[in-house]
Amino acid sequence: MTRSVKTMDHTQISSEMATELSEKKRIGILGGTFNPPHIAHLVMADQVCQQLGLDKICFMPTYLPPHADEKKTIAAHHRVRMVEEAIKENQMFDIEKIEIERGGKSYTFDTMKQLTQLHPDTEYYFIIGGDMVNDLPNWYRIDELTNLTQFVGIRRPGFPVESRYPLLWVDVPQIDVSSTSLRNKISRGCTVQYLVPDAVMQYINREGLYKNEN
Ligand SMILES: Nc1ncnc2c1ncn2[C@@H]1O[C@H](COP(=O)(O)OP(=O)(O)OP(=O)(O)O)[C@@H](O)[C@H]1O
Ligand SMILES: O=C(O)c1ccc[n+]([C@@H]2O[C@H](COP(=O)([O-])O)[C@@H](O)[C@H]2O)c1
Repeated sequence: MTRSVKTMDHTQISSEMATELSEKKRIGILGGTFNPPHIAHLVMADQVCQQLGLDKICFMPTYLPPHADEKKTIAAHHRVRMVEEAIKENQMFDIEKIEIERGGKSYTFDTMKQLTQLHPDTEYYFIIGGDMVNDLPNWYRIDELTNLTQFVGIRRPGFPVESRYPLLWVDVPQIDVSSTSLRNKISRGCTVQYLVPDAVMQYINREGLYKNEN
């Protein structure tokens, strides 16, 4: 059965592509450091899931972010626990721990190669914020990666919506929250209530995370 997939005002998947896709499981992957996970992650995952009619969204924490030199992160087990807390109330959300289990630098090409080999019945949609799109040319084996997964771009305030790579752009209410801003707030003793799910805030408080940064 041909499925009509309307993604946003001006992007539409062709009916041939939709037919082919509808025969496979369709899973969105939201890769991230999740240091910590916040409401913008949840909103973008939910919107992409609903707008593209995906079967589920897997939140995929990195073990070591590929640009680790530039990005200090707390231990992976804390980030995994926070993601689990953040997604626990949504049945369409799941966690993919393949990068945590593999260890080392979490290059997306390695991950998607592994996932597509393990699950040939699945079509993957790799979700990225608009802030990452400009950086795609620097990703490890990016040309091959675009053959393994369909990238989905999310508009983010202040970032362009163009790329030389094939992206599906999805309109999501823009939420100007980042993990960096939350870490800064917590280290200054400011509240992050409503910016992260309650369960994540409780975990951060219980474990005393981000208090001594900067
Ligand atoms: N407010 C946002 N709007 C749109 N996309 C976002 C937003 N916050 C994060 N993303 C996207 O979510 C994915 C995972 O992000 P990540 O875990 O690095 O969070 P972050 O808030 O960007 O973190 P940091 O501030 O530490 O860089 C990335 O593709 C990122 O671009
Ligand atoms: O593979 C790469 O070269 C690459 C470079 C930058 C980012 N990524 C992936 O993009 C996702 C978001 O990264 P980050 O650093 O914003 O958390 C995460 O899954 C990273 O592994 C991947």
